Amino acid sequence: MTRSHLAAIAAAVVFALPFAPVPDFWITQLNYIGLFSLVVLGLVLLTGVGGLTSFGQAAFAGVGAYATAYLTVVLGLSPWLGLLAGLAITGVLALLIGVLTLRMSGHYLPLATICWCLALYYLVGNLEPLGKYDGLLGLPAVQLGEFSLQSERRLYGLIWAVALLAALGITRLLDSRPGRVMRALNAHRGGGVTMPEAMGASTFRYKLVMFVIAALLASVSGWLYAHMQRSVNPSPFGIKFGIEYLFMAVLGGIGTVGGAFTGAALVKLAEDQLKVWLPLLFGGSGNYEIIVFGVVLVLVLRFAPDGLWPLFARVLARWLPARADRAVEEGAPPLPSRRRPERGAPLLRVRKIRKTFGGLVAVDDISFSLSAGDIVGLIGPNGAGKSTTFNLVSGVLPLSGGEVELAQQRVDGRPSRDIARAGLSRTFQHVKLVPDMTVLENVALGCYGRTRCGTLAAMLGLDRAEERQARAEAMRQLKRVGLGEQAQALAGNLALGPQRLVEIARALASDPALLLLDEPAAGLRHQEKVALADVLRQLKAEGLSLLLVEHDMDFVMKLTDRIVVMEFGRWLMEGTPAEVQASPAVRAAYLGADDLPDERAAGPKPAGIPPVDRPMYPSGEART
Ligand SMILES: Nc1ncnc2c1ncn2[C@@H]1O[C@H](COP(=O)(O)OP(=O)(O)OP(=O)(O)O)[C@@H](O)[C@H]1O
Repeated sequence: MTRSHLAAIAAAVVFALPFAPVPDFWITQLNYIGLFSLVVLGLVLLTGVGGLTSFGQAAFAGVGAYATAYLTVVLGLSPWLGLLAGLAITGVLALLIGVLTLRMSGHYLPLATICWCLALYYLVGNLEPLGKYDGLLGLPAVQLGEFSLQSERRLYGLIWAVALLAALGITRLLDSRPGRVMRALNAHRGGGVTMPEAMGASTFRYKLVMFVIAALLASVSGWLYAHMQRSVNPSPFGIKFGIEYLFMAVLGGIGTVGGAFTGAALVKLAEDQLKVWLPLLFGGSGNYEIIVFGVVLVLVLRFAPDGLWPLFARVLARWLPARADRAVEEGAPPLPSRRRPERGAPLLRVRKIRKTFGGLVAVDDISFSLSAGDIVGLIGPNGAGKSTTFNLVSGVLPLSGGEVELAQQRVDGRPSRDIARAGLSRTFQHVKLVPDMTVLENVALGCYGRTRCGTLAAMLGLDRAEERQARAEAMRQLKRVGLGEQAQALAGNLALGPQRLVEIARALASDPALLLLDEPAAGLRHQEKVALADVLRQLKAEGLSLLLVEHDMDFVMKLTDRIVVMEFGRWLMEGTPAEVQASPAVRAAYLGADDLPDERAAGPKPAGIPPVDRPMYPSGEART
């Protein structure tokens, strides 16, 4: 038996249940679990995957509920029109709120979600046409043709069909081109915006998409809830429920689709039992269950921070091993490639670029150029401004001045995603992989700019042909760097050496015209450096253009055609490896003026560079 079989059996049981002689109370409970799961699925995507915490999902459920209540009760229209109106209003509202709040970081976003949840709650509670705090009564039942879903048992099928379809859509989404970007965003899991932007993705757009999807799921839940209750009032859409949804997500497992159902079921069932038992224990009535939930939340966060579903999934994995990541089909047609510039054609021209951080001039009027097929090294002592230069050229940092041309097109001032799409790909000094994605998925992120599939197509499963191409390309690049065997390993489980190679494979997967490698040999063991040098020599032989920052001079000298040397943010010299090696000025920059036998020794010693008692080009030297 496979996991798909198990899921199919579970779905069959779910849909067979209302036809079995089970008590109505069970059906009611399961309806609530399905409704809550829908909202929590949105939080799995938004908070668990994207790292964007929202306390305000209950308010979106309220929008869906009130929209249909108003249209059906006041205007006498069909509940299906109510659903469309609810989705439209929620979509527009989520877009507006998202544009205003999603650029906020840290604690500001959760605070903003609390604010708009409270604002919506008090708004509907004070609007006369929406019945103020009494709400609206007498909603009609949803009709499916002639069939009226008037009882909870009849509505059950619709609630669970929607919940399971949503779960399928989110599962597919997470395993797709847009899903990989979404999974790369979560700062709490080692992600962020810099890497996906450098792969060509608009991270703000994806944050907005996640926010809108989560809001729409909550809105559908509100619509179903309203037609199950046949009435609406503000209380189920206030901040208390907003917090409770988040509690369900955290308890169940905030990053997993299974966690949404686990959390919703546990909280709903526990709440009902606690409401019966706690008053008997303590005497009198009161919301004692809230106290218990608070304690449970603290314990879960302390002892099972990933929630309960991953614990269950681990047990399940022993019994039913997880399927291997989808097989990579060798025969998939290749992704479109970019036209390579002619060898020797101007590829990169950097003119007087400048970057200041407050009073510090980190990069001071640096100019150099690189032609197609060149391997250029950028060297200089620690703090010389090499990584900042890389970040300026690749658009990761905005320039304070100067110009950058890529393939004779001005790219300065453009975001890194545009520069990536124009043909520049890069690796990072501090490796930026998504640790809980497989190596293959990480490399497939590099194919982002060469593929087209959008969020809806991914949720509907219409991206499979393109996905096969992207995976085949990722596998091709992994084999190119000698990591084909590691394709299914989790990236976070690799040592630093292979991780750096995965970054190179990811950069190559974008089919770059120019590859920027930021300290690719840093922290590598000798054997790993040898493997890396082999890969880079092979890329050089294939005619790829490379710009390389590296501290291991032996490595740089053997590989590059030309070297640009920086010191204190300034251009010091440019020349062949032999010229650079012979330069007294470079020697001075590395060793300090005290050690310099030429005229520079007479001048003031540059502050900030301590004398280094080591050979100028220490072979095998590496920094982390
Ligand atoms: N975001 C920042 N804010 C303020 N100062 C910065 C920032 N980034 C870099 N700097 C400063 O700019 C200077 C150049 O840093 P950069 O990292 O580019 O040097 P580098 O040559 O790459 O050094 P290393 O070889 O140590 O990586 C340093 O003095 C550094 O402290």
